Amino acid sequence: MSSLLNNLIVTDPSGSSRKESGGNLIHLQQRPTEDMATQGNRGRLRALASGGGSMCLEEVVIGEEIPYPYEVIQESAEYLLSGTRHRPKIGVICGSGLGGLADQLDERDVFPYESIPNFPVSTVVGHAGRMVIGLLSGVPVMCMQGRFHAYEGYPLWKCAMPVRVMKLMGVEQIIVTNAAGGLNPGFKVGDIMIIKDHINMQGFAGDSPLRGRNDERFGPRFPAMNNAYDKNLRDMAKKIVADMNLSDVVQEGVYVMLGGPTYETVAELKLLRVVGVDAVGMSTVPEVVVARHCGMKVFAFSLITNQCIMQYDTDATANHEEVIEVADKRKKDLQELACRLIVKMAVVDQDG
Ligand SMILES: O=P(O)(O)O[C@H]1O[C@H](CO)[C@@H](O)[C@H]1O
Ligand code: HPA
Repeated sequence: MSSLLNNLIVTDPSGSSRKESGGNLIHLQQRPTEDMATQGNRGRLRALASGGGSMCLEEVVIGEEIPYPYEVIQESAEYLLSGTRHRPKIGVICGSGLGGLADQLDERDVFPYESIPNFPVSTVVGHAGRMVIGLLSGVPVMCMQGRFHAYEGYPLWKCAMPVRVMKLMGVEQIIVTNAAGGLNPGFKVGDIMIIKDHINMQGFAGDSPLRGRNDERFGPRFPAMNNAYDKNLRDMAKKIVADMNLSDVVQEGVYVMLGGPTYETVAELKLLRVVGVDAVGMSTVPEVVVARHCGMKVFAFSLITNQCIMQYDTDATANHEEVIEVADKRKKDLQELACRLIVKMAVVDQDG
């Protein structure tokens, strides 16, 4: 096989071809086109290899789906803007079982994901799969009632593409919510963890929603992530939970996203605890990375829906039914927290 790869033509996501090693450039079978991205096709990057001058040809798939270019994101944004009179500057992504906030919006316009050009669709229980745009206590907000996860088969850039759509619609601040397993032994089921930092496991492994050619219209090639979770918004939220008498169930901590869909083994959880993880989930990080890349302020929280199981001698198991059930029990408090925070965010935004 390696001799077959002597002459390799590679097409990168910018559409340019290059010769990977010595030999004759023979024939480029397929270039990824904008059309392919627009249609959401698997934009396979292909290469042809020939072995030592013979005409033995081999097709090698070397890439993944190509991230949507700016114009495709713009098309989704324009579609939504043309379907609503609201002009939200605040976006919300609702985690598993936490979509009820969207139902609280007044004068709302509802867009099933299937109806939005270029949008993925939700496939997970507890994620309705609708964009809801309306007023929350008079503040224009757009709410994702359901998100996209890597384990559904979406590349990370696609999990996070709605954040770019929000950006092009004028959103400047985002609230990201999720259900997560509590790894910190001090956490109880039903606690709310304000996220102060994350560990980007996929990033460690070389994947990122920002992988591929960078478009400066979205943000810089190398965005900083040390202050991803806005300190002022976290302080604001802490005051709100104190006013709501919820301080004893509110924590602050570090979230990690794993690829899922398996819940973690005991050994994996022990490892994560050693490196300082407080809550474990399968989402959020790609959305936050993309939001920070395009300059949005981020506030995020996890609802601790289950305790991570760290013992070998138990029959208990993590399960999604429990996740949804706990989310349902806590939804009123979470909606009120989000609502109060949104009102304050809007005031701060107005005051500059
Ligand atoms: O992160 P959200 O979407 O809230 O959902 C969490 O709950 C599901 C597992 O029960 C996973 O999708 C995990 O990421
Ligand atoms: N692990 C990973 N993701 C989760 C969990 C968990 O325990 N609970 C909810 N989402």
